[in-house]
Amino acid sequence: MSLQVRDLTIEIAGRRVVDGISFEVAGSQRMGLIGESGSGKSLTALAVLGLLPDGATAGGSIRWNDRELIGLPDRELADIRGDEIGIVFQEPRTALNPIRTVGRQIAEAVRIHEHVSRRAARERAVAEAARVHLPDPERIVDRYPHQLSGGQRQRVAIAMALACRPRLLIADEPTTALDVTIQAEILELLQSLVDDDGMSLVFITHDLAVLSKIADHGVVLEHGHVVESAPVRRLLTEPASPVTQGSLRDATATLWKPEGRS
Ligand SMILES: Nc1ncnc2c1ncn2[C@@H]1O[C@H](COP(=O)(O)OP(=O)(O)OP(=O)(O)O)[C@@H](O)[C@H]1O
Repeated sequence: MSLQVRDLTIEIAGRRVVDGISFEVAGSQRMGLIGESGSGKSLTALAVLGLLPDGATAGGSIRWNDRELIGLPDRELADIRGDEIGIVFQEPRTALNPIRTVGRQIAEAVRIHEHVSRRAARERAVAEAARVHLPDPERIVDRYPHQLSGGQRQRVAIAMALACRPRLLIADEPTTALDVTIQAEILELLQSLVDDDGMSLVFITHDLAVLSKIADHGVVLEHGHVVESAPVRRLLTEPASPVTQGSLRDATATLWKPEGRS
């Protein structure tokens, strides 16, 4: 699998908010997109999924396994979403439907893409709930999102995104809304799922400490531009751009010490 983003531009209401972003994600690579609020991280992810807001237009090229995604009809993009490329958003509460059981939501992509029966879908939901270490999977699939904790809801969102075994997972600040301890658990879970499956990852964050736990390469964005692209190790030890230097200062201000630094 490979994702190649070349000179991506995104305009909203005549304003260019993403201005010539390029990066590549190879098979099994864990890539991080890092930058301050408003730097264009989320819109870049949404462009890959063909989910830009109304009124936004994308230019340049996004190639997924040598297929151009910009301009692809929504039907074809919908086939790719959830099946080949999965997504997890920041706030599981808004990503989940409050009036559907979590089991139905976990199995939804399976039902759409693999056309399985209702019964098989339920069994699959239980298996997927177990895979993300939700407690008591047989019973939790019959519960509703509000009956779960925030961390459990994010596990449901991850199970939904991975149910069809996509080759690429895009995770947009998936731990930002969670407590620090839960954040660490979710990062660990994501890491083990990505490793087990050999899937590739695009992980979006504004936090270099978080990035260093999950990604091996980082692309740093500022005002819709790439200002630095380097192995995460190098971002931690020799940050070249002022943005990366600032992120490192912010991250270390929270008592976090990057590995490999004294
Ligand atoms: N629906 C929208 N309508 C108008 N402008 C938008 C819309 N979505 C994003 N923008 C603008 O595009 C720019 C990039 O937004 P984007 O959400 O990609 O940034 P981000 O780096 O993901 O920030 P955050 O970390 O806050 O989510 C910002 O200036 C933002 O205000």
